[in-house]
Parts: sequence; C-alpha cells; structure tokens
Amino acid sequence: MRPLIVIGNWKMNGSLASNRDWIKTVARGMESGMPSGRRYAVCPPFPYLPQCAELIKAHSMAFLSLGAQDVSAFGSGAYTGEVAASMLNEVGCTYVIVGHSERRQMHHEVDELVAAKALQVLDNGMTPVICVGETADERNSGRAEEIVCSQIAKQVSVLQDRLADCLIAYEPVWAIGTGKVASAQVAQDMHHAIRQQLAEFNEDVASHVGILYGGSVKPDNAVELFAMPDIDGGLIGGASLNPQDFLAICQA
Ligand SMILES: O=C[C@H](O)COP(=O)(O)O
Repeated sequence: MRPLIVIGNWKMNGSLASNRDWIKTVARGMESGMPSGRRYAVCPPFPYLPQCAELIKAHSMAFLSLGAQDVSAFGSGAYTGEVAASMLNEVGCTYVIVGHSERRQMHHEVDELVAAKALQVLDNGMTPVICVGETADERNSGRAEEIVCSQIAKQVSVLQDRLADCLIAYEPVWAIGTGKVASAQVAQDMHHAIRQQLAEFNEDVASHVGILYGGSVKPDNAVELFAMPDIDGGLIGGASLNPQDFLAICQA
C-alpha cells in the first residue's frame, strides 16, 4: 500500500516572518489530528531551509518533512550559484524536486539533466520528486501521453531500479498556477499510463513508486483527485502558501 504524500512547493515566496507564521499555524492544525499513514512536506526557497528546519524541530513536527525545490547535477566544485545535494541533506531535507516545468521552461532543463539531478539526490540519501508533464499545445494535439511517457522513459534509462526510491509528480503545464485543474479522470488516466510504462520495465518498481498530481490543486478538488487509485498525493504550489489551505489539502 503506497502512502499518500502531500508536498507544498512555495516556489519563490516566503519571508522569515511569514515562514514562522506558516509553520506555527500548520503545527497547531496538525497537532489536533491528521489522517494516519500519510506524509507531508514543505519546500521553501533555499535560504529559508535552515530556518524552517529549526522551526519544524522547535514545534516537534515529526510529521512534516523538509524539501528543496532544485539541486545541482554536480557533487561540488566551481558551479557558481548551484546548491549540492549533500548541502541539502546537511540542512535536513528529505525530498528534492527535480525537473519542475518552470525549470524546464525558464532554465532549459532537459531530461538527461533531470535524471543526473535525481541521481545526486538518491546518492545523498534523499528522495527525488521527478516532475513530468505536457504543455497545452501537446495535449491539444493529442500527444500528451506520448510526451509524458518519453519523459519517463529517459528517467528509466538512467535511474533503472533506483526509480523505486523516487517519487514522480505528474504536473500538466497548462494546469500549473492557472486554476485549470485536470479532472480527476484525466489525471488518473495519465497516472495509470505512467504506472503501466514503469511496469513494462519492472512491475515491482511500478507498484512501489508514488505518483503525485500537481496543478491547481485546492482544498475543494483534492478529495476527488486523491481518491483515484493511481494518484498517491499532490505537489501543491499556490494553495500551499496559505497554511489553512495546505492543512485542508493534507486532510483531504
Ligand atoms: O509545484 C507545484 C506545481 O507547479 C503546481 O502549482 P499550482 O498548485 O500553483 O498550480
């Protein structure tokens, strides 16, 4: 049985003061009871990771893990501006998002680089959250499954059995930050296609890998999405900035 995982991705939002309030509110909300067998995480911008790690510890929030939004594909060295996986591990990260569509689009990240980043994350004892997804044009031209499956195929070719220790996030680009959520059935169909493709490689890997949905998840659509058999949780952007909305999604 795969656990349900809800991960908040703050993107480039937050401040020392608002982070304190967010964690305090979520800690209070989670103390009063959360569904069992679930996992939760939050991914603040890099500079806030140590602060959030301290706050999580101070509020004894064993149920909330920390994640990062990106990582370098290299271990260390002359890579100005990059952050190594070992550094993220050292400041308490459990999860690291790789290949988010905003990085693929704005920083021209390709599947090979995404896989190299995922390997760095795995080698440093953390869980990569590998993002895949099609654009609106790709979906409208009937190529959504082909595009997503080709993104998955590249990860399989590099990561092989180690994919069992990864999470995949299906994030249709047209649904990110637009309010246009994929219907639960559209999301389920793609998650099923991803799992089928993984099963062709290795059935054990396919049954273990958590596949999260991301793209305009809100408290009012999370219940239906999370009820789908191949949807194992969510990667939440905008709605994770509001601690009450994040809590409501975690409880969905
Ligand atoms: O990482 C999160 C996704 O990009 C979804 O963002 P969103 O919930 O604001 O649509």
